[in-house]
Amino acid sequence: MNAADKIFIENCKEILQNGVWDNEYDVRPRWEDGTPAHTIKKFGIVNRYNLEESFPILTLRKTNFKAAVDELLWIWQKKSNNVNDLDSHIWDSWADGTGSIGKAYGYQLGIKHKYKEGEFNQVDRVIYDLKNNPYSRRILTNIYNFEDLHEMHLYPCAYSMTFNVSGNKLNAILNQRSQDMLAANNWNVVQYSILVHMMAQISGLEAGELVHVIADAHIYDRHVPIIEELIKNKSFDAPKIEVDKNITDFYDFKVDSFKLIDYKFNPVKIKVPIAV
Ligand SMILES: Nc1nc(=O)c2c([nH]1)NC[C@@H]1CN(c3ccc(C(=O)N[C@@H](CCC(=O)O)C(=O)O)cc3)CN21
Ligand SMILES: O=c1ccn([C@H]2C[C@H](O)[C@@H](COP(=O)(O)O)O2)c(=O)[nH]1
Repeated sequence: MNAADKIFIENCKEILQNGVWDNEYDVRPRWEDGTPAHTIKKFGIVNRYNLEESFPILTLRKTNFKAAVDELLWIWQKKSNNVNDLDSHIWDSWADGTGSIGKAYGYQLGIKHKYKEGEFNQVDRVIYDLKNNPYSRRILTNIYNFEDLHEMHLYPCAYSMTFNVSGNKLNAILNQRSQDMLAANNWNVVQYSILVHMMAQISGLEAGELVHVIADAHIYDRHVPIIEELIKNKSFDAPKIEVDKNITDFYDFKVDSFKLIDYKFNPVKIKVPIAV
């Protein structure tokens, strides 16, 4: 079985078998009909994806690769916080009348900070260090900015990336405080794997390992029956990822710069309700 499916199935089984329900608590998220969206969770999951071996996209069901990459570029490249700059509608429920999601995600990555070498936003500082100072142990981003939390329509979930170079390999840790396993686990893994491939290519490095640290890994009550069926599905071999090798500037990558070769998946049509 391919590595991504295996990890996903193991995580879900662990949550369903040994997890803890929050039914006794007055939780924040709601279903569309106003019912509280309760979860069963496991605290503290660490998954390792070897990007040299395979591209970690689920085959148990299709992950919308293009929409996931589009959202990643929206945050990391456009540094936008406006849903009008996004091709999909996944953020519409958190946007105000102007399309803004508040001072979250892309907005935080775009803020400039002072350094000895001048002013950089968080993304450009990572790029600068990978090129000029690759053995630094200080190459990281963090968008969990307490000062601005009250102006974010949703607090950042995947909030920090630590980049680290070993030999000619670029490894990374994605820190995530909260994970909706069905809607966004593989979505987030695919996005940050692509980010490692992007950063590696523009720095003359090879993509190594993505370590995904999840604090609260949960399955929403209405997702439990969907997950129970999903993890019984057949798994296919992982596809290959092809990145346009001509790109040397981080800001030149487009959604179409990445191609999945031989992406096979179960053609199940699942309607995933999203808790808001
Ligand atoms: N409860 C919740 N779960 C999330 O995953 C989530 C939030 N809220 N709030 C902010 C963002 C928005 N994200 C989302 C929202 C919707 C989908 C979604 O509709 N997924 C569909 C496929 C979408 C597509 O094909 O384009 C799915 O089947 O998983 C995914 C991620 C991730 N985040
Ligand atoms: O990239 C993302 C963004 C959001 N999520 C999920 C995780 C939670 O289910 C909700 C956020 O609710 P909180 O109460 O603020 O934790 O969104 C995700 O998995 N990945």
